Amino acid sequence: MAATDRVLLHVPEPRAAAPRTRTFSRPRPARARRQAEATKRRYRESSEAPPAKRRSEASCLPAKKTAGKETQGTFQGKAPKTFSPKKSSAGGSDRNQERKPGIKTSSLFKNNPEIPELHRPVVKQVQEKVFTSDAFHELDLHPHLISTINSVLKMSSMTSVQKQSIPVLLEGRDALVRSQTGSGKTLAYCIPVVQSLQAMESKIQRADGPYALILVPTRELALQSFETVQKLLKPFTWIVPGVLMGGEKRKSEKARIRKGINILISTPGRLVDHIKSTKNIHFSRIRWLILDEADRILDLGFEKDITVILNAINAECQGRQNVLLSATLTEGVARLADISLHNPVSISVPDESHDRSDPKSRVVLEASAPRTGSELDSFAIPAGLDQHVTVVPSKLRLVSLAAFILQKCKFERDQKMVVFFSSCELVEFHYNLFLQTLLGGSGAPAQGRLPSASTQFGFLRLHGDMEQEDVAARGLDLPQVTWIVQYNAPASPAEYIHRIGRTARIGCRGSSLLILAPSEAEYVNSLASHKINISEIKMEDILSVLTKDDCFKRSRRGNQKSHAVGPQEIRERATVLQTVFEDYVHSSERRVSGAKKGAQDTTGIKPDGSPHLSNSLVGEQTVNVMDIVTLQSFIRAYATYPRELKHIFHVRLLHLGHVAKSFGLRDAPKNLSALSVKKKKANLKRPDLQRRTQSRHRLAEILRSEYSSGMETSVAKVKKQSECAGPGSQRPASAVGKKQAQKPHGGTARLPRKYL
Ligand SMILES: Nc1ncnc2c1ncn2[C@@H]1O[C@H](COP(=O)(O)OP(=O)(O)OP(=O)(O)O)[C@@H](O)[C@H]1O
Repeated sequence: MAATDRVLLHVPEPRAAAPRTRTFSRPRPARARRQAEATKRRYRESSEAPPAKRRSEASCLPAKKTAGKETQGTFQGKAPKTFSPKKSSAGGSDRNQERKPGIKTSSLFKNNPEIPELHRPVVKQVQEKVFTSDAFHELDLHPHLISTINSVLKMSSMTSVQKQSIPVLLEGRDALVRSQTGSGKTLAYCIPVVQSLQAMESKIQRADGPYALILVPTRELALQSFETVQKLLKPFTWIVPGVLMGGEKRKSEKARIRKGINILISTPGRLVDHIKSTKNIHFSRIRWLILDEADRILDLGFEKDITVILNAINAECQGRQNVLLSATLTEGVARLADISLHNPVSISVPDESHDRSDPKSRVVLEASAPRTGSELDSFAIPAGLDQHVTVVPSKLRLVSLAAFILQKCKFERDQKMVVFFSSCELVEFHYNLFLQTLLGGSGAPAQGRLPSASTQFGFLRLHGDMEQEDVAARGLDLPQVTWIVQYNAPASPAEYIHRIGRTARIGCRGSSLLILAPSEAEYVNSLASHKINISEIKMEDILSVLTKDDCFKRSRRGNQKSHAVGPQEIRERATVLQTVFEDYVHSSERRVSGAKKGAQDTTGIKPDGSPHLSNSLVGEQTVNVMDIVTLQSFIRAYATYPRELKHIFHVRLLHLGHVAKSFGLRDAPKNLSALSVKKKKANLKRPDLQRRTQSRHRLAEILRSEYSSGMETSVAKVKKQSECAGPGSQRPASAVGKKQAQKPHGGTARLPRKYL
């Protein structure tokens, strides 16, 4: 990311292991039912109710009609009796609004469930010291390797995990390495691998095939590790690194395997693909097997693939060194360690918070022993990471997120933020919405846009539907990110740790914010049970930033002046911001021709599988069908929380009308259930996401390393090889590595310049 303030909107990894629920028809778990009933009771007790029509919605909580009591526990000030939200500015072309000129943003601050007090137990977090004062040159490494680390990687002192791991691995032991995110685990294994392979008596030949196999969960991590290995191998040009990660045609990958790769970095799925179909892949010379980010490998559902790979390697070779690295030590990781490691040394950076006085506690090297439940469940969090949570009613989520982004990126300096959402559609929706409303988009001012929209900061987006562009995420080392926002809660504590681990890396400071709905507040206790400490930021403190900019001031007719102060003023301004969002979502400029056809369309999907970018009935409004698809994707993702979290995250606890509001919809869509879930097949790709040539160059870069290492150095040859990749090179690895976010290219995250 650039030096200017930036917000990266990002979709996390799929919840591969999460069981899917049968959304609305599934009987409620007892606990979910109890909570739903409690919520119902709250509605009954607070003399408030959603509009009558909402009561008939199949998927939302029924609520009884009561009279004007302001949300409790939110704003302490007296509620304004007659706040009439800003009149919609939706233009004359809006059919419905022509008919009904007085469309208003219904109150954001009424009918909300109470925000519960967070009774979070204060827990002592596990904390690790990142750096040591020991230098790499103190290790018994080849002098050229040391000078490469110093001059190419520009690193001199070791991190704790490197100091503990490198000597153990150089001794030839298997190891289980657990250390917090961003602590330098990649080098902890890459250095010993390179040191041992360059020192082999009979010099490695390219045609020998793999001596080291490094398995990583994602393409982007594969690329990152590849880049690190490639740099370390600079003085040892006879050793050839290579990466398999999908995105490239299998045929061209096969060709590269046939040529010979000595250090092979791969995602598990792709390697299994080759084991099953490529005759030329042999493991007889394997000396090293590395399983990096083992927790993520399991989270992403690769356990079976790992078994296939282990069986294939075991069939050909026995005497090798195995290393398993993970930021979190879960039961799954312990199980994987059991089947992949032989008599391993267990390395973990000690908990600084426990006993600072005992120098022995600085090093934890132990023979593998059964671990206690609490050991397995507690995770180390970087010491410089401040974690926060805010509880926000569904209706206020969108304005709260926007206010938080504005607070950090518009009114504070040097902030870089990553916002995690639960689906690609959500990323696209918020990216477009914020780009057009908060930044003003392009072209002349229009409705649904803030009068003084800011251009002081920018948005990038990253998600899996972005072909040829990076699917950042797990494992990504985005430099100097200061804030991580989780707009949708993660499905596991390990996922939580990996998300917040994109900040406060390698000893830096950083902060995180988790946004929860009132019904999700118990999640804080769930995190606390894993020794994750989190402090509360009140929603009103987030929204209060809106008083800093008069563009959020409610405009009044004539000379009428606003006397609103304090909480009331904040409410008014939040309503103005929500109106801007709703105007944008409902605006005529987002419509495409064929509106009538779209309005009658019940599937939203064209025969070719792409969605109708047309309108659909939502209450009495007409909106782009994609917004409903987005809402639907949110609900689909919500239904995939694992069973153990269902009592907190259950679709039956969602109030659809309120959730719709957080998508800028004025009402819950009537035809939501009719919109087919076939959306999965929908081709959401847009021309600006299809930069195929970039990936061709990316492949050329990989080939350049692989083919120029020792044996083939001519550029012409590199080009030729690149061409040989043929059509495959047009659909190659879409992921790029850590550097990707360092360089902004317009509003979209793209491949780094060096790959172009
Ligand atoms: N000894 C060192 N000195 C300075 N920087 C280092 C050192 N070791 C690693 N780094 C840098 O720290 C960052 C994080 O390293 P790395 O990605 O290996 O962490 P990690 O522990 O694997 O994190 P995660 O578990 O989140 O993937 C990288 O930018 C890396 O270049």
